[in-house]
Amino acid sequence: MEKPGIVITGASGRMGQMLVRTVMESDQARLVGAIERQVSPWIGRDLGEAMGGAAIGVTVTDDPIEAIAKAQAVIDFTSPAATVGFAELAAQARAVHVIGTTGLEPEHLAKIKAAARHAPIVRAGNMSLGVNLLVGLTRKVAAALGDDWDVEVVEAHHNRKVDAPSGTALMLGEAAAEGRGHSLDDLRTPAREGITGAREKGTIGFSAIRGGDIVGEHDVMFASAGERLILRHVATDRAIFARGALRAALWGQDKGPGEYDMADVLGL
Ligand SMILES: NC(=O)C1=CN([C@@H]2O[C@H](COP(=O)(O)OP(=O)(O)OC[C@H]3O[C@@H](n4cnc5c(N)ncnc54)[C@H](OP(=O)(O)O)[C@@H]3O)[C@@H](O)[C@H]2O)C=CC1
Ligand SMILES: O=C(O)C1=N[C@H](C(=O)O)C[C@H](O)C1
Repeated sequence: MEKPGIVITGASGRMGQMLVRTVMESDQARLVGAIERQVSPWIGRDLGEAMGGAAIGVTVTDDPIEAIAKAQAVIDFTSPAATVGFAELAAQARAVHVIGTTGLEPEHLAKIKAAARHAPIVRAGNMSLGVNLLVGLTRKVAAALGDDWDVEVVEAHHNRKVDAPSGTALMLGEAAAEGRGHSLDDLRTPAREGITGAREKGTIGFSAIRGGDIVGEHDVMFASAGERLILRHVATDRAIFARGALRAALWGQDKGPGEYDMADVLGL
């Protein structure tokens, strides 16, 4: 059987370039397309050369319809508005859409849900094995500890990140809320500034640090009178996200339409 053809969106981005390298190194997939915005200086160039290496025979395009039509999977780490458009095109092509994009609002999620009626979509705010294990641990610890243990999710990222809290922080917050038998919407504290008043019992708070080239660090802190328990994940290399995304693209090849996440892919 032919190896699945993969299209990478936002190919010049931090994750885009990492994904290109990961797919090129894989013996299980073929890179068949690379999409960028019309304004990108990479448009019309050979992708390998644009990345500073040898030609690889893939020309960067701003025409997603043509690129996605020949793909079995689209790996997409771009922006919420772009991702919604790619979801529609991937659904039309019946290609697996792997979504790493974060900062998605309810209106984006509704459109992704609609697209998933036609093809498989794997979406996760973090595609690494470590974070997806941490999600399960967080759910268990939150279930074991009562609501006299305050939960804070503290995340740190590079200074180019545009959304907060991070997608990972929200996954961890959701897991803590689930462990307590609620949804995060029920328990989430508003961002703190000024005279905030004392903390409401049972709530889940978020703090975001932005600086330098931090790849991604997440602490889930359970704080009680006299003791604290901290679960931590530290990413030092974006390759962990790219490997997870490629694994999801391959996993999705024999799946029917629907929304999936990395717990499905990893069998967690
Ligand atoms: N789920 C996970 O495991 C991970 C998720 N992420 C998420 O992935 C996303 C991207 O992160 P990162 O790579 O650091 O960001 P970058 O800004 O480096 O890359 C995004 C790329 O997408 C391009 N892009 C934006 N809109 C379009 C469009 N309409 N068509 C084609 N290309 C487009 C951008 O182009 P331009 O520069 O011209 O805007 C840019 O090249 C973020 O939401 C981030 O949070 C990141 C790491 C891991
Ligand atoms: O923007 C990033 O860089 C990252 N984004 C994801 C998130 O929002 O959690 C995953 C990872 O932490 C890196």
